Amino acid sequence: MTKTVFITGASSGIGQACAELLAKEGYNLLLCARRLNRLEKLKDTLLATYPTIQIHIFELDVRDAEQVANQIDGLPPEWKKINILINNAGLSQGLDPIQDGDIGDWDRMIDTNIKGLLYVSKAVIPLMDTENGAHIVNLGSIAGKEVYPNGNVYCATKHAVDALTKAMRIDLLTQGIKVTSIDPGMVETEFSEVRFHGDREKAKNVYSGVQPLTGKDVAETILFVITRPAHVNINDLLIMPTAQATGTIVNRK
Ligand SMILES: NC(=O)C1=CN([C@@H]2O[C@H](COP(=O)(O)OP(=O)(O)OC[C@H]3O[C@@H](n4cnc5c(N)ncnc54)[C@H](OP(=O)(O)O)[C@@H]3O)[C@@H](O)[C@H]2O)C=CC1
Ligand SMILES: CC(=O)[C@H](N)C(=O)O
Repeated sequence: MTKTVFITGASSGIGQACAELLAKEGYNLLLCARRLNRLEKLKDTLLATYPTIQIHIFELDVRDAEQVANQIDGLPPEWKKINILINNAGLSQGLDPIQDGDIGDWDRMIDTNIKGLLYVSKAVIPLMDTENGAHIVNLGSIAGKEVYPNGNVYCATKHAVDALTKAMRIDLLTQGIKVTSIDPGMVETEFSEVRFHGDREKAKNVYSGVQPLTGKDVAETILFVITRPAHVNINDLLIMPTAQATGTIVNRK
């Protein structure tokens, strides 16, 4: 049976890398993000390479509770059986001491990383194919395990994801839905560009002198997690570049 994976935030970085790898592995893909043009290109490229899989894309802002409920409720019937949900959409905005933080940045992080994950999960859980294997993978972070200077609100949102992952595992236990948290350290994606509001130079500096993880490294880890036998669940997996010891201690050459 071909399994269906729903990936939020598939237009870039880790989400896009998951779509690319899981397409190669023969999964059917349900992909969403705000930038539909990017998803259209991704869909065309993947179908040209893997013509036997099915891909359905749609525009979604996970912060909008009504839109999330309507879009997922309105999915074509053949897309209403989901095996794997990858709650990946997320962002960091700003890197300032809390007393200098921007309220708009705080709202965007809390609304996307916590509330968005909740809205999507609530809409998707009733559609999960518990008879053939159902699994929720939440993108946490090293920032959900420790707090680093100026990381304040981003770290708080990822600590919340950590708590929600544990809570989901308890609440969904009797339905047999696996729940996993993937917690990466430094991954070179558009993450830092978004954090620094489009300042590419500043974003590039985050990775100077170090070999960060790639989206593909994280996608391969997710593939490992979702292909364990039915009786095995990886609860929590922290993945860092070899050159990174903690959120901020990095061996730069
Ligand atoms: N890169 C890193 O170092 C780390 C990243 N993470 C986490 O991994 C996840 C993916 O980030 P990463 O790939 O690095 O970053 P990117 O910025 O490259 O990708 C983020 C994705 O999230 C989507 N997204 C953001 N806001 C929304 C929204 N409101 N509604 C729908 N989709 C949204 C974006 O799509 P669009 O803009 O088109 O909507 C994009 O596809 C995040 O949860 C992040 O916190 C965790 C640890 C480390
Ligand atoms: C510290 C990290 O590795 C992570 N990318 C983050 O910025 O939180």
